[in-house]
Amino acid sequence: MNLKKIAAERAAEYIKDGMKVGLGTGSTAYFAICRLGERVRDGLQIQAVATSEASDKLAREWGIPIIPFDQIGRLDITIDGADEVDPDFNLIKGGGGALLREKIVAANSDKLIIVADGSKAVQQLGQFPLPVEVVPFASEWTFQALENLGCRPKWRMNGDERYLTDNGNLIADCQMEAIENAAELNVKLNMLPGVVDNGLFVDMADTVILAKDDGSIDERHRS
Ligand SMILES: O=C[C@H](O)[C@H](O)[C@H](O)COP(=O)(O)O
Repeated sequence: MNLKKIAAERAAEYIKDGMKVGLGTGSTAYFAICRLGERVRDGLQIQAVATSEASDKLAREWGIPIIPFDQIGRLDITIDGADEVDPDFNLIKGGGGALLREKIVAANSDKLIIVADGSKAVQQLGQFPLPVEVVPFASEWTFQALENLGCRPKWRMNGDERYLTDNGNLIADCQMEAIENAAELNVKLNMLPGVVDNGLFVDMADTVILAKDDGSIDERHRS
């Protein structure tokens, strides 16, 4: 039983003819894109933007019409994965390095649907290292500023090289352990010069679809 596929395919049912759709990134969003691709082959009419080069490529392979972000206008729904989801619908995202485009696309969407297997549900965010996207200029200075904030950063690596995002930036993964106040930390991090954005998504998710171990779906809507 593939729990990611179950959650992602449930979310794909929300997409209707004529909608403008944001396509997330990662191993769960992958299944949503494939399901939408099947439906496009069966005649579903949508326009989409992707949150990463990988999702852009996958969507194009399925024949999903991809429109440049600055031309598509407001999106109806974005379907994306998450690394952690708390009971207040706050998220950690960016395990796949796509957090910046994901946050921009989510901010431009009427509805953000998060899909995941049940293991992503946590009582408190922070066990998963929080990704922070950092510009290469003065990166050691920014790294030090993250250390001074108590974030315990570690550069993400790609073999011997530092990992680079689709935007040409670095990722510092911050081992926070327990994030007491996600809203406050989100602002503090984004106020540091050199930080482009971070993987905390606060008050952004509208619906969370979790597939549980027995294959049943736990679907929650933020009021
Ligand atoms: O940068 C990647 C994204 O935020 C992903 O949506 C997130 O890491 C979850 O990925 P997955 O569905 O592969 O666990």
